[in-house]
Amino acid sequence: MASLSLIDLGWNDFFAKHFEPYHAQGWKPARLIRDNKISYGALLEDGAKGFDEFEVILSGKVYHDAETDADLPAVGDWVALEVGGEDGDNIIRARLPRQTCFSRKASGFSAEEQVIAANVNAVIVVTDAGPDFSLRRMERYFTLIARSGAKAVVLVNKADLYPDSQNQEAADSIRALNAEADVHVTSVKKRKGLKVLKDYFKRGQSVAIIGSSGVGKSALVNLLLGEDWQWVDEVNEITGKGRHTTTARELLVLDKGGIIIDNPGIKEVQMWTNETTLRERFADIDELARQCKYGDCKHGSDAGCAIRGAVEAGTLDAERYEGYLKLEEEIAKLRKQRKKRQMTVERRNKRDHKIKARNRVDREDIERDLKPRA
Ligand SMILES: Nc1nc2c(ncn2[C@@H]2O[C@H](COP(=O)(O)OP(=O)(O)OP(=O)(O)O)[C@@H](O)[C@H]2O)c(=O)[nH]1
Ligand SMILES: [Zn+2]
Repeated sequence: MASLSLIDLGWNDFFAKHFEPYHAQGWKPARLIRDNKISYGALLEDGAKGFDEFEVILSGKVYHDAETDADLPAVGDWVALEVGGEDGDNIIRARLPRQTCFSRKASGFSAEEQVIAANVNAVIVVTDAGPDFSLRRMERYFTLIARSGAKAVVLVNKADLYPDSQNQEAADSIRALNAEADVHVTSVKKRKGLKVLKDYFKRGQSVAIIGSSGVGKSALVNLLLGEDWQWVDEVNEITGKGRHTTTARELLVLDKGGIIIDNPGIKEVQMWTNETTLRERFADIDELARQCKYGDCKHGSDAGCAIRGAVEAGTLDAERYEGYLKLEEEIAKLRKQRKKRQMTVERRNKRDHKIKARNRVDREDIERDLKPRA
């Protein structure tokens, strides 16, 4: 990594300008590449070695100044770091303003925003012209991306499986949804149509890749990373400034330029979008349900069911009615999947944390109030 510079990592005039006041303090710019809840992984300059990953912690001030969770540093953020501060810790003294912010509103009743990744330049949605194709779901993705400020890019992938006309038609209807989006027909498998990716994976440009399971995201990432990719299994080497982490990075700098952001939050987007899209498809029937005679109507043989009434009157399609009855079941299934993923993530975080907490006192302090002793 010796050849990396701040610019390769996404640094630009905007961040430089906002960093100026911190420069005088002797603090260093660093980019967060992993969120371990209690600590973060950050890339920062490491003397002769160029850039390397270090464990960093939040200062009490940054923690307390955050009015909402969304204000807290997230993967992709640039921060001002005090290197080797108190007890030798690397301490985040400030988070620089964000140029873009890819986030979602947390599920449930909370309107709280959950930041998935900061300073993402482009979000690539991978889909296909076959079973994955859904304009409604695409609309959801577009809403998220538009709010983030990142460029929306869609790959209609697996083009090798469908007739050209079908791929083009899918691409055109996606373009019709969003004139701002770049829509490309690709085949990762046959390496077709991928040259366009050069426009997004430029030096210092951060890209997130989202989309349903099985559309080819991993295949694409593997292709971009190339065969001789070496970052992921580094040794657990102890240096004077902090410890290296051993798990996969969530922010990957490509040899050819460009940065892939791939973290658990990004996988969550897909689940969340699926659920929302599913619900949305039946919004009209939800509306009807309010007119059912009984509040706990199961919309089966219940008396005074407005939904069944509509089916009988011919104003509601019987198939959609059945789909609606299965909706809750399907959502429960989605939630179960999500929960499983969440548990994997939590387990990983716990393990990371165990490895990395410097000693028991630190760990107890941090766990008690999520606030480092700085
Ligand atoms: N025919 C065809 N198959 C493809 C193409 N791209 C990917 N695949 C295949 O589709 C399957 C799923 O691809 P993945 O890359 O694992 O899908 P993913 O989006 O990462 O899925 P998750 O990890 O579950 O989110 C694999 O067998 C790929 O080889 C393509 O362009 N054409
Ligand atoms: Zn009913």
